[in-house]
Amino acid sequence: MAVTINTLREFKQKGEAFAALTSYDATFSQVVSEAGVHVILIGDSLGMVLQGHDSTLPVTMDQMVYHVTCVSKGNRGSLIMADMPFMSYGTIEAALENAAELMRAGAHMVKLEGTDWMKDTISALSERGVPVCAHLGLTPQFVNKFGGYKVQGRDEKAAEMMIEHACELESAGADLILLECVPAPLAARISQAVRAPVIGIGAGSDTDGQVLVLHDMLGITTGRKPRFVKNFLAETSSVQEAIEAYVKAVGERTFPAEEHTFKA
Ligand SMILES: Nc1nc(=O)c2c([nH]1)NC[C@@H]1CN(c3ccc(C(=O)N[C@@H](CCC(=O)O)C(=O)O)cc3)CN21
Ligand SMILES: CC(C)C(=O)C(=O)O
Ligand SMILES: [Mg+2]
Repeated sequence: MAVTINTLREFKQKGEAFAALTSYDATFSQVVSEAGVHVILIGDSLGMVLQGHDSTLPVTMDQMVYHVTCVSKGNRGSLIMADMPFMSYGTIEAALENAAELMRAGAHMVKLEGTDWMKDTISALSERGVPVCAHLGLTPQFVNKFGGYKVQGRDEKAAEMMIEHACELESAGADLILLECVPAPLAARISQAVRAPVIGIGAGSDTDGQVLVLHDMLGITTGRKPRFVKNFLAETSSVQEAIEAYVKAVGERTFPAEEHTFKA
């Protein structure tokens, strides 16, 4: 049975954790979906992982559409979520046009990075049939504003703001929330505050789902390895087994462990 946003809502209601992974091509997407991963993310991380850039900013809409098309061919029932690349949702008009392109290429939903300024954009997409994931916390498209890839929501004021933004974006129509690199207690509070399923990366084990970059969980991160990364291939003997081990560990909430988590 194909995974839909309803499936993810049921997971949240039951208190069961679901697994997401990035994938950028047809072969990995087939392996990932056959291993039981619920959500495949065509992340703009492909700008770093596939293209070798030092940020996600150079990624274009044409490139995202190409990778969504590839992933769509290999998919065997996972929910396909596509990142909207840097400045492709700078205006509502641009967001509608560009989201439509990603949906035509095979995406089931889109992900946007930002806070309360995205409310109207999310409403416009949602009202026209495009499910949206709102990405909060460390939003890599803001690396130049953040001055690096830094944990977000560490002080109480920033934490309160993030909770407020998550609630506002849910009210605007967001069907999922993604939290990247936030202290685990804050991610837990946000997961309880919203009805929408919350996916975490570097956000502790109390979110409704987890996501990682595929290459990272296969142990081929180049450069500095973020704290939240675990190499699942190290304990298994094939890519398939590694991905199955990841799905199992997320389901049992043994991943992420303390060592992968940012404290308050
Ligand atoms: N391979 C890969 N994996 C990712 O998870 C990823 C990408 N690429 N590219 C896009 C963004 C960039 N990401 C990053 C990159 C670095 C850190 C990092 O070094 N974090 C520090 C935290 C520093 C602090 O304490 O503030 C860490 O120790 O993990 C985190 C997320 C996540 N995304
Ligand atoms: C790290 C995840 C959440 C992402 O946005 C990406 O892969 O681009
Ligand atoms: Mg991304």
